[in-house]
Amino acid sequence: MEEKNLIKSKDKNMNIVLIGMPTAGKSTAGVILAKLKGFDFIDSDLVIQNQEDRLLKELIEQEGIDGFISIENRINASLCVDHSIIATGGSVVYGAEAMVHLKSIGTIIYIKLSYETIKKRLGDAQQRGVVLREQQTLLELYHERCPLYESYADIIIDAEDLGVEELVNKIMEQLSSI
Ligand SMILES: Nc1ncnc2c1ncn2[C@@H]1O[C@H](COP(=O)(O)OP(=O)(O)OP(=O)(O)O)[C@@H](O)[C@H]1O
Ligand SMILES: O=C(O)C1=C[C@@H](O)[C@@H](O)[C@H](O)C1
Ligand SMILES: [Mg+2]
Repeated sequence: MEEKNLIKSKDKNMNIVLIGMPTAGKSTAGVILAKLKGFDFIDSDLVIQNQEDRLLKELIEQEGIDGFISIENRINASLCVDHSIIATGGSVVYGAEAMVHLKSIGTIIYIKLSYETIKKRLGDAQQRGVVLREQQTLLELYHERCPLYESYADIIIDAEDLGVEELVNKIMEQLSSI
């Protein structure tokens, strides 16, 4: 799979923003990265739950997909943090304001996995609260999102066949080269 590292300066390095499909490992790897770098760890999903005082699943059920995306966009667009690893939710890339903001406060790393691996890890997407429209298949969702993740990424990490520690090491390697 293609990898990319387009960062030209270290100026944006005050936060690291992890994006990618649900189950890509953003939260799992993010917390380990935070320990290794001495950064704070922020999980956007938990910030959303906290600010809205509802579970993600309830938010999606009650507000609908567009309502959830709009809440997710607003909350991510107002994140005010420094020296943090930010694990985003998989649907964050539908929020243009959120992505412009996250890009302005950090280096965006896309954790890329094949459709097959995501499908295997995910199990029942609906049950996990994935933003999947009626009649839309997981494969369609994957193809809809991949170009968005790629377009916002400063660094793309091919995470196929990597365990969590290997993924974290690969991210650390890429970060040390920018
Ligand atoms: N490198 C990996 N190898 C195998 N399993 C993994 C790996 N990374 C994460 N997992 C498993 O995949 C599941 C989802 O991981 P995680 O919650 O970190 O994903 P996420 O990217 O944060 O997803 P979401 O967008 O839903 O928040 C967990 O059960 C985790 O143990
Ligand atoms: O990828 C998705 O559609 C989602 C992933 C989760 O992290 C949550 O942000 C929410 O459940 C939607
Ligand atoms: Mg997560």
